[in-house]
Amino acid sequence: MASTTAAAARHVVALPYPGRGHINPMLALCRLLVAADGSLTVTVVVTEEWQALLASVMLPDRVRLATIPNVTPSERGRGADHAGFVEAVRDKMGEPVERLLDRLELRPEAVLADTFLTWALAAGARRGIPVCSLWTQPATFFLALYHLDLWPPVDGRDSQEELSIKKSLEEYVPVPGLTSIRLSDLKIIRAWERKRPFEIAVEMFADVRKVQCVLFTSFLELEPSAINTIAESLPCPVYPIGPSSALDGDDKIHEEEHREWLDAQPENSVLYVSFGSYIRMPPSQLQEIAMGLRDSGVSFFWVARDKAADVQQMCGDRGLVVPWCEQHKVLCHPSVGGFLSHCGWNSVLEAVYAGVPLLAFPRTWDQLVNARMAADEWKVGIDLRGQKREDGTVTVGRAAISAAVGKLMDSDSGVGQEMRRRAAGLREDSRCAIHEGGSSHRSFTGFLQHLVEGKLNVMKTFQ
Ligand SMILES: O=c1ccn([C@@H]2O[C@H](COP(=O)(O)OP(=O)(O)O[C@H]3O[C@H](CO)[C@@H](O)[C@H](O)[C@H]3O)[C@@H](O)[C@H]2O)c(=O)[nH]1
Repeated sequence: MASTTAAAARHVVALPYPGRGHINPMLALCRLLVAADGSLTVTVVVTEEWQALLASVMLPDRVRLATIPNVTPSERGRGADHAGFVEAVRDKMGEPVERLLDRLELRPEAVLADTFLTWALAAGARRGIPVCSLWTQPATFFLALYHLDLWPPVDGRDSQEELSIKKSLEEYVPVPGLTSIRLSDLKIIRAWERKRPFEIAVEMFADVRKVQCVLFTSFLELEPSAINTIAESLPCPVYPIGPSSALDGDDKIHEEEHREWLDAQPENSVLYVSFGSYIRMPPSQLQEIAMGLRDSGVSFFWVARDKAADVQQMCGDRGLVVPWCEQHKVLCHPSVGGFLSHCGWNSVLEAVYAGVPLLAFPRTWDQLVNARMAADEWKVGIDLRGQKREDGTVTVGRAAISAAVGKLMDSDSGVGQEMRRRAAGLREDSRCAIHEGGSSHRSFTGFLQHLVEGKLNVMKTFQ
């Protein structure tokens, strides 16, 4: 993005939610900001644990980490008690962050806060600092949550009601601007009603009406209907600036073992497998996936985190199983032709940027919506959810997995060819969006102007 130089030293504080899927896009935004504005320094506030986890990440000089104590449960094992983690972020992070804000030498002119940090708006307002929000999930899911009031009930109790609910679950969600989302995609969230994550979502969307602007990691061409509807509905500007994890000119995979293994595979022949940074697959499901991959005969590159040794043992030597990799670079390697994914939004955007079709295995929250869009709207994937029994909890069996892998990776079949053609189209759209003159580039420039010209104000309700 274009570089502008302003006279005075300027400072912004970034507050990412403490999870990989949120920190990565916040760091990407910080990189963009300092590259575009030579006078700007960004302080990114993370826990001490996250400072250590980010030790190997290269950051520009003017993006600096500042720490608060480890007030949330450890990132290792976060998936074991997600609700407890969400609650700790809600209740324990605000105070140490506020103390840190008071200690900063250079007063920040704005705070960029993850939308999930419900205490950030009041923290900024108490100090007269404007707050901008970063939403790291799809605009479509944002729009669905913004209109929680329009969702019909879907968790009935008596059998008569359940019958009509089952029938209606495949109906579209009645929120203007949503195109392909069915009630079944949001059922899991409805089921959390009166539970903490749902209450926090309600709080979050009350606050989002009061921030200075909302940045999205999506791009206009990917979700035009949702983004345009949000822009018309919110009282503040909306800036879709993604995809933001572009490779910064360095697309070399640094881990030698990974690079050499991928280099030795034929073009489009490898299925990349990853279920994100913390979600746990039940052992029985892992076993079925491993057997399904083995039976498919397709080569795979599987990121299995702390289960890497077990998984490697389960599925033999047809694939490479590793604890972690440089995902966005691996996806862009020519030998990768498909992605078996839980459909976290960063993974979906990285697949879109790489032009790789998805085998969607959504587990929770926005992932069901993301899988729906990939399979039904953009038609760049197969949704494995269709293989589950109706209660949604039953393990997807090896035969279904093997058949879906075969279908996705068969580039000679009509289905495989069409998905690849569409994925290539989205790849082009995503690259055009971030190049000079593209929709995300223009949007980012607009945000920067908003920042540089000091157009940010603190909400009157908090003054
Ligand atoms: O070996 C790996 C595996 C993952 N990643 C990166 O880790 C991030 C993972 O993010 P995502 O795909 O979004 O998955 P989660 O970590 O599960 O993300 C959480 O946060 C997302 C953004 O808010 C939500 O969309 C998800 O539902 C939620 O689970 C991506 O940037 C990946 O490139 C790596 O770099 N190396």
